[in-house]
Amino acid sequence: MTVATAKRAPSVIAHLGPAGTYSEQAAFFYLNWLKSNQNIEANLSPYPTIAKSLQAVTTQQANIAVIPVENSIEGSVSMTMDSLWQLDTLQIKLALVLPINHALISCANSLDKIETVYSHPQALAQCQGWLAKFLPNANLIASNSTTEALQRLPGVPIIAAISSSRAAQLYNLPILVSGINDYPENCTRFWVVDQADSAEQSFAPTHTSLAFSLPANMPGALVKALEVFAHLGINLSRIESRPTKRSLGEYLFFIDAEAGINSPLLRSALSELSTFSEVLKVFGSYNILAINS
Ligand SMILES: O=C(O)C(=O)C[C@]1(C(=O)O)C=C[C@@H](O)C=C1
Repeated sequence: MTVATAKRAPSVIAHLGPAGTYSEQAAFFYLNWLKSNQNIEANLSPYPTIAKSLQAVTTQQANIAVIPVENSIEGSVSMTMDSLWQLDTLQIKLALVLPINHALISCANSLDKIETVYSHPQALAQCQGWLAKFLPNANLIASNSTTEALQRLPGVPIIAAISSSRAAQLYNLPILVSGINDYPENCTRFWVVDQADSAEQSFAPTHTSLAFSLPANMPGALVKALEVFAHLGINLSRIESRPTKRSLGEYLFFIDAEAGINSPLLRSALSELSTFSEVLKVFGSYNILAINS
């Protein structure tokens, strides 16, 4: 007797598109990692914004999203922080760190012909020193991703875009200058997120990300919340504030703690923190993988 086993449908991984973005690169790394570590097949699915790639998971169009969180030069990606706080049902399952090397892509044959430069605001900010020095008069125009404006370049030698050399190759476009980020050790951290009810958890997570609001805007309120971690000897690798959007001067605090959710110390920290916070959200507990590109 043969027993038919149902073949699992490939997982869908949402990421910021169109093709060639750094997010796609990180998502592609994760696709290969899933195949070789868990024998899971997956397909990539591009979305026009980071928020839409997260929504694709909450509406079950995708199983997973790979989203940028923090850059070593420019800091947090605020759209990611805000979306995670608003979309309650997501959890972080892994972090990926990708080296970022920007190139100026253009059909112009010299810098002095360029009038306009397009890119994602994070990429424009990561190259602001270079742009101020070599293209001080250019209009800088923000786009939804580093690759969104690439299809405008052919035949228009007065515009340029900041993107990766991988994207230049993909769109068959010339690189005018490479390595234009202001700091050579530029890298971006991405989170792999899925639905909080998925059974899969990291085996021995090393980091936990959370955010909280405070019950009152008064002296010592934040210190009390942070002291919980200090007293239990838990190191924090990031603390970031974002406006609550309720009133000016009121903040949410985003924290990455260097401890997994399995750790009894972290569990005590979370239960104590809940007494000092108004709303406390734990986004997930995970490991960090470095991508060598
Ligand atoms: O536009 C892209 O290519 C992205 O994947 C987005 C993004 C970001 O939001 O930080 C990712 C990595 C780089 O830091 C620049 C841009």
